Amino acid sequence: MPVLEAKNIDKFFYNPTKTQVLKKVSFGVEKGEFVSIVGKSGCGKSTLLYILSTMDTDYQGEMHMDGEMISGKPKNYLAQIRNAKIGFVFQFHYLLNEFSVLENVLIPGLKLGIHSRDELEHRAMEKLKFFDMQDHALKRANQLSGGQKQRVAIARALINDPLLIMGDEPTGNLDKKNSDIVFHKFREMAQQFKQTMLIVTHDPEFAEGTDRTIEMEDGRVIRQ
Ligand SMILES: Nc1ncnc2c1ncn2[C@@H]1O[C@H](COP(=O)(O)OP(=O)(O)OP(=O)(O)O)[C@@H](O)[C@H]1O
Repeated sequence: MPVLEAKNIDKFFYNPTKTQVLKKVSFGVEKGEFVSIVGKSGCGKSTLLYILSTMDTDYQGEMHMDGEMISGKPKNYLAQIRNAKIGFVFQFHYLLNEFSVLENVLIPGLKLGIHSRDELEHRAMEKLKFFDMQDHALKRANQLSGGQKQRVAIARALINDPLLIMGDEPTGNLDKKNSDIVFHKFREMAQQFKQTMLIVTHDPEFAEGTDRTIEMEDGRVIRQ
């Protein structure tokens, strides 16, 4: 059973004229797969990710997550699914500078409200250790370098042990050295934890290192 399945997704934008930006997009992501999505600028990658992440509900077609049909479900229910099942990594880290590194990693866990603070602190420290950031736990987020911030952002995405990690250009704002470090951590997550991941990237080396690449062109999947 796929972790995520998209069936015939169509998406239209209406400004200024009606334009179809996703055309019958269908694919699945199996448990433990590390999948990249590539394609030229404007082909619809971010639009697709926004739908797959349950944030955009204005589309036609069907989306299944963890065996459950989630298209047409109410927004508050989708928000619960998102918090419990998806970890997000963006091009920009969106850490809260006024909080410590540890607190930043804890926040999605506290929001979900399933585990105690002690348990979450323990988990957060384990995640930070995986990213070699444990010695920075009590620093404020704005005291870190760009590469360090992105590693903390990925640790934060893992705090609730998500079914699926989704990323939009997670190495897009990093130099080559930091981009390589982050990529190797993604590979380790795939190998050591069998973490299921779906990552939009412009970086051909990143895409090459994933298990499978979905290529898009003009709103369609042309290879998967
Ligand atoms: N809110 C919107 N209203 C109208 N058109 C939009 C809107 N958002 C995106 N588009 C259009 O939809 C198409 C797909 O955009 P999208 O951002 O998904 O592409 P992308 O492949 O992620 O591009 P990039 O690689 O540059 O991030 C583009 O033609 C874009 O101009």
